[in-house]
Amino acid sequence: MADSGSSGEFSASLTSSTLPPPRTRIFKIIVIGDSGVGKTCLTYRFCAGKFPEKTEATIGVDFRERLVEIDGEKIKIQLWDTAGQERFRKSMVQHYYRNVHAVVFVYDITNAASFRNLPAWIEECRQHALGNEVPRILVGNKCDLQDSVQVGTEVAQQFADTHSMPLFETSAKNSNILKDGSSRGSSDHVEAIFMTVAHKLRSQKPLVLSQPSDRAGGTVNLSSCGDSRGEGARSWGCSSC
Ligand SMILES: Nc1nc2c(ncn2[C@@H]2O[C@H](COP(=O)(O)OP(=O)(O)OP(=O)(O)O)[C@@H](O)[C@H]2O)c(=O)[nH]1
Repeated sequence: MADSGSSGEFSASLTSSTLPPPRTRIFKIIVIGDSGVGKTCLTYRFCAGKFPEKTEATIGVDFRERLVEIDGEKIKIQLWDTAGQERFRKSMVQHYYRNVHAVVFVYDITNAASFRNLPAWIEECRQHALGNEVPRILVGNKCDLQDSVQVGTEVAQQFADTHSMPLFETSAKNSNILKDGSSRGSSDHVEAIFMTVAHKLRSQKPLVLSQPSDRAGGTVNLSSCGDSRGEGARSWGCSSC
């Protein structure tokens, strides 16, 4: 672009055509838990908007992405659907944990063992140096199977409180069903869960804007309080509220 010598014209053309398009931020969220708890179904539900007709055990890791807009900012939510089976994890495990922004622990409310194994998943995170600053949430999946519940809300909530995580109970299959088995209109609970994580990350990680060289580089927090926590999620404070 030619500089006409007039600062007014210069800044006008900067804003209209020469500024690079705003970068899309990517939030990497890993989803972990025992095999069969529904990690693939939950991530597919959020990214493709439906329950998959058929799933197979994940080998290594699958990525699913979805572009969302929060308060006018486009954000790419990248979900890493990790294998629950030990034999399919080994070679990949150290890659999952690089540059992770948030962790979603999943258990199956109809499978007590998947709940009992949560400490092992938390320990794996610790061993891979995931600090407390990385937001975590706990998701009890398969709430549509109310006749087969093995993990009650109370015990799950106690666990979540002990580990300072919000708890969400949901169903990837029928995502309008909430933890009490009720249905709330057309709201999609799985959607709300991942969007809550994205809001949380966005409020934690201010958008860094590049500044003209005559001004000190700065950090501009464009976030507003978008903490739309779901039922039972009470472990996250919102610093901007
Ligand atoms: N009823 C019901 N079934 C579900 C739900 N979510 C998953 N499933 C079923 O549970 C089984 C396992 O689901 P996956 O999503 O493949 O489980 P995963 O945790 O990804 O398993 P790995 O890839 O082995 O780690 C499949 O048969 C799904 O159809 C749910 O919310 N309700």
